[in-house]
Amino acid sequence: MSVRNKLDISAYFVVGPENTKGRPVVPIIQDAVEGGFTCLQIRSKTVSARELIQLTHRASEVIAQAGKSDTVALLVDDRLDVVLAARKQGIKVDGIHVGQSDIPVEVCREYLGDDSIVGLSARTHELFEYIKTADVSQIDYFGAGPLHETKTKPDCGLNLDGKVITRSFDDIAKLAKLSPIPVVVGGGVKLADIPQLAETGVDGFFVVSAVSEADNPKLEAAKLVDTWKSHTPLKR
Ligand SMILES: Cc1ncc(COP(=O)(O)OP(=O)(O)O)c(N)n1
Ligand SMILES: Cc1ncsc1CCOP(=O)(O)O
Ligand SMILES: [Mg+2]
Repeated sequence: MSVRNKLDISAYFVVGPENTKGRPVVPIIQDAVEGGFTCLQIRSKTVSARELIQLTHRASEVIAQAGKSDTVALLVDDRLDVVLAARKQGIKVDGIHVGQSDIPVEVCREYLGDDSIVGLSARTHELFEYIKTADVSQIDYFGAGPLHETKTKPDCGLNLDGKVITRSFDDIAKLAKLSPIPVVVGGGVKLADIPQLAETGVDGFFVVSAVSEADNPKLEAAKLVDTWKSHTPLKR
């Protein structure tokens, strides 16, 4: 059975070499996986395709060594070419995450096949109407946010008027109700946000810096995951 069929986006770590304060990224990925994160996305806007393939390879090995290849999904941000090249080399990559101006989801689905996960960032403009009416036939989940402005991705939540729109917990609860597919929320999410975020009924949280910039990434990862679990008893 592919990971797509049991996709768990409850604790979703997004990371690339530019997010780790100069530290090697693979040990931090290992910390997140051992800390209980259920989904991993390799995202870099700076490294080459070859480096992304290599990092994806190392991440798949970390997941395999933890015995979690059947449960922890490995995705790549933006780069359909990287996913295809990695697979060609025999690397287990479970899917892709794309945004509104990236490769269309239909193309991702066509090239990656039905066993793959395709995630899509929800639009900022008229988000609620969009979430309610968008064609979700090719995708597995929506990424939405930001909860807070974030220096990791300053353009997250940028509206047509050039201003960043952040989402309240009430907005997120509304999104969770309206969406026909699972929703994962990120953008400035820190440990202190997790209890209220979990109570919105959304399917998961995603973070970069809360783990990648932590002094002790493994401890922080475990705290995030445990706090989420303790506030979502029905979904455990
Ligand atoms: C889980 C998740 N949600 C949203 C995003 C943002 O994707 P995108 O809008 O394509 O922006 P970039 O990440 O490519 O800058 C994400 N990566 N992951
Ligand atoms: C990749 C991404 N997509 C939307 S916000 C974001 C970055 C979130 O980073 P952080 O958790 O450090 O605020
Ligand atoms: Mg993108």
